[in-house]
Amino acid sequence: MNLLLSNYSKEIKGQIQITGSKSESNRLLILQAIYPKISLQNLSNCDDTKVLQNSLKTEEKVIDIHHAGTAMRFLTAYFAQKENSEILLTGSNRMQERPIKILVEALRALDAKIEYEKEEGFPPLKISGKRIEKNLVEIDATVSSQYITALMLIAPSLQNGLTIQLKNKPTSVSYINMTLAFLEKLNIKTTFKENIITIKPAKNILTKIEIESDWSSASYFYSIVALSEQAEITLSNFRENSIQGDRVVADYFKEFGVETTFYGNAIQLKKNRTDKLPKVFKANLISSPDLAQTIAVTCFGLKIDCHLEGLRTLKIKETDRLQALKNELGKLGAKVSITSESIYVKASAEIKENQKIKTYQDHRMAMAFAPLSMKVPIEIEEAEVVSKSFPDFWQVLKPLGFSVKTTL
Ligand SMILES: O=C(O)C1=C[C@@H](OP(=O)(O)O)[C@@H](O)[C@H](O)C1
Ligand SMILES: C=C(OP(=O)(O)O)C(=O)O
Repeated sequence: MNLLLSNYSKEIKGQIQITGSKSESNRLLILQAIYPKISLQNLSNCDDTKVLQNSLKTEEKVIDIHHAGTAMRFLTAYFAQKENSEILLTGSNRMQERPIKILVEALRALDAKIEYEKEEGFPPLKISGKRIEKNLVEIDATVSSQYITALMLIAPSLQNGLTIQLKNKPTSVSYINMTLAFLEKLNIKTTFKENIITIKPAKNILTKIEIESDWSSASYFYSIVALSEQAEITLSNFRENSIQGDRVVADYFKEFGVETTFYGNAIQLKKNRTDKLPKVFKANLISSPDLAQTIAVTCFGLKIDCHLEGLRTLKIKETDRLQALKNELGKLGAKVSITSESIYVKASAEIKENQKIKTYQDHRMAMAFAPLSMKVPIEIEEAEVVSKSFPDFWQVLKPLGFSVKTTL
């Protein structure tokens, strides 16, 4: 399905309910599988959460988690410690190109039994669950924080808890902190000091948790407000003291004239037209990589030079996101240069109209480019990809004045 988008509204107003955070939901589903007395509210309705939920319930021996990185990584650790389980964990073609060796090696060092079904270092994995008694592991922290979260989520269920020694400076550390925050909420004793995480064993956890809505999804509405003449959008179920690292979007977008007001359990985003836009925007997104596409595209739409660093994980996500940004912003007339961990988008005077934006099976490519249709009509290819994290995305754009037409 391709969608042709445009929005000529002078003023954008609306109230939107974004589904629960995918990262929070997927952590809590694993913890709930271990501690069934945990009850959850505002679980995400996205594909990545549904696939994880079904995988935890199924009796099937082959589990296909499609494109869901968190499900792949978290379930690898979960099934490795689940005694007597024998499963083959697989995913989409892209998932079979996303590395998992670092996590498999760490679990093997704890005596887990995991074999590669096809290529060494990549899914699918044959996992034979067994009781894990060792309680000390070392892991390279530079490639994906999801490997570390996977170990942290099973740690309290291990007989002796777990000490995780992180090698090198961790990437996406805000996601490690999110996992720690949940363990602490469940009264599990943890510490995280000088690259060493310790987690004590725990039993009988009974708690009700309300999942906050998804800040990465909220970022697309920040972009809409930033690119508008005038806008006021309310998003419900967000907290000022969020445990999601992408909450930092509120700080970044201040520079683009977007004011955030927290009240009750909602946020209001408002365009502040008196703010002067910067000529250049620079940020290191090592702790919030999922904001890279939103920010790069917003800067392009606002004609601001954009220099983003700390992005070395982007090439192993749903697609090589740096290359995808270069290709698609290039079509719109941008001059873009990339390295293995950064992107530079030069401000350009014009945005080319009616370009077809490829999405490369990456939900964030579709959602990040959509707000640009407030400047020029654009077409988003394979727009259904948004269901990975935000199935209602196209629906909620309509009341904000977007024309969303199927072309294919
Ligand atoms: O733990 C999580 O929920 C996530 C961690 C991040 O991945 P990396 O740690 O691989 O950067 C992020 O990009 C992903 O969307 C979700
Ligand atoms: C990278 C992402 O997801 P995952 O790694 O869980 O597939 C994402 O949602 O941007």
